[in-house]
Amino acid sequence: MFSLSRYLDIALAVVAVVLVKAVIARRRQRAPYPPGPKGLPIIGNVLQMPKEQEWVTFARWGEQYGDIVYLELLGQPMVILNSAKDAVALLDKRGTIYSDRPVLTMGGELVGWKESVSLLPYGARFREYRKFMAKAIGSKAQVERYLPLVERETVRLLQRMLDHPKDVSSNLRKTAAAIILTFSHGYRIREEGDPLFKVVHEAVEQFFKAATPGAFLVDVFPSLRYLPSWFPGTSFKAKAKRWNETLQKMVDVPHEFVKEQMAINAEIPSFTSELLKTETLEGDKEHNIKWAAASLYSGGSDTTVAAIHTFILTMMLFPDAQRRAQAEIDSVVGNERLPTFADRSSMPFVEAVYKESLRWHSLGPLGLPHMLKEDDIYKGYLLPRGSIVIPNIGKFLHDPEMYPNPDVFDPTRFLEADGRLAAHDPRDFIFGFGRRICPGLHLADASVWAACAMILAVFDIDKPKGVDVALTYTSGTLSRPQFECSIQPRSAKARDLITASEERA
Ligand code: HEM
Repeated sequence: MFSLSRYLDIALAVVAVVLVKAVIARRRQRAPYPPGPKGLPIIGNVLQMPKEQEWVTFARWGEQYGDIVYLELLGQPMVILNSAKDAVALLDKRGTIYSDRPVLTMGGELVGWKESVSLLPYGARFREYRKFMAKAIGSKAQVERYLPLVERETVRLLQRMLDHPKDVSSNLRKTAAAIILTFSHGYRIREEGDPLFKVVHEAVEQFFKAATPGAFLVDVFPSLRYLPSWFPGTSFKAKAKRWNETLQKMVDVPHEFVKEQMAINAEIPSFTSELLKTETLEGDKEHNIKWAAASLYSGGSDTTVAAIHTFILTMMLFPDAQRRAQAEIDSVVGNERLPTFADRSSMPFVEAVYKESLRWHSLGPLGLPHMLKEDDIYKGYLLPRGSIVIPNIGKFLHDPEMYPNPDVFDPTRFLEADGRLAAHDPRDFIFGFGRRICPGLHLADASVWAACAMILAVFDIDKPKGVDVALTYTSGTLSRPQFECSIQPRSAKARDLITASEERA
């Protein structure tokens, strides 16, 4: 039998719970949403959403309404963070509740990318993928193992640029694929007609198409997915099926390749082979290894390409910076060999040019969206559970308080001079935040820096003669520059150096 005091304890506990709930509910009622542009009933801000250069409109709203902007799209709350401090305070410091991802019906659910780390909900499987990645490339020290691979493949890039100077994107894509697939699966791509390269490239292109905001109505009205395939307007279902087949190949083919190579002891050590050897393959383990490895290519290929391409663009547009960086390379490295990672710390201007090109044009201006798992109160505002939270990285990189004259390409802002501190490192922003921060950031940093330094050492990048430069950027998650340029070896000696280095590599 319960004693009276036991009943009292229970009653008190119930009262306490009710009171706490009431306080939370009252706080919730009292706290307003952050300000933002006024929307229409039901559809909210849908009609005000920009179609391109979204970050610029979001930054303008930030000036109008305050750094934290609240929007609603057909009832879906969205919070834009226009200040890096708020992004750190929420996405980094309150990472336990800010690390989910929104559901993408077309790309994630129907095509199947929801198994890749970028779209995986925050939970046990996600943590396992990230643990695998952290073990392999989670720190600068771990990535040191892969620096010889990066150097060798970057030398091959120079040879490709020499042989096919007009195919800039294709040259860069092959290089990114060669680095990532060797690291992830010990797979060496063939220079021409590599079947796996074709599949992984196709799958990633299809992902970008599937994930383009507004491209598929089923992302706005998810229940459309349940309509039968013969129903008018459901051609997205057949497309999703085709794209799913490419994705499955992208995930399965390289994984099976590693297993076949391991069976005959012929594998090149890789992310996948190491995990297959060291993990106990129970439950979902092998599935998780396979998808974590595939996520590396999809996360790392086009981003690295866009970063190096943007660098080439800035060198074409700002020849003075190009010449000064080349002069620094010549003075440190000479012209008998190519720069290596060992030279990195001796070339502060090259480092500054590299950072300024990452800052000047933001290749992922809105990062990837985070999703808030619980109601949160911040700076007196209610950020409701289920909000899509977007760090406006493009704005952070053009914040005049951190980067005076932000539209000017000025590498010297990253040099310390006369007691002036160097500007904030853009790498603290471009790789995202919190528990979702880019797991490949150290490998990306090495790959992009090596390309910048080696390209400058042997090539001159100029505007094409007699052609007006037409510069456009792709819109969507990745802002890739599209332009023509002239890439020529700096001298006959530079040409010989490329060929001799390629033969050694
Ligand atoms: C310059 C090159 C790169 C840039 C600018 C970049 C940037 C980013 C950003 C902004 C995110 C989202 C972070 C967030 O949600 O807050 C991300 C995620 C990711 N990146 Fe990178 N990245 C680059 C290269 C790479 C490389 C080389 C790899 C792999 C080798 C990689 C793998 C990934 C993966 C797997 C994710 C998803 C992480 C998750 O959702 O938890 N990235 N990256």
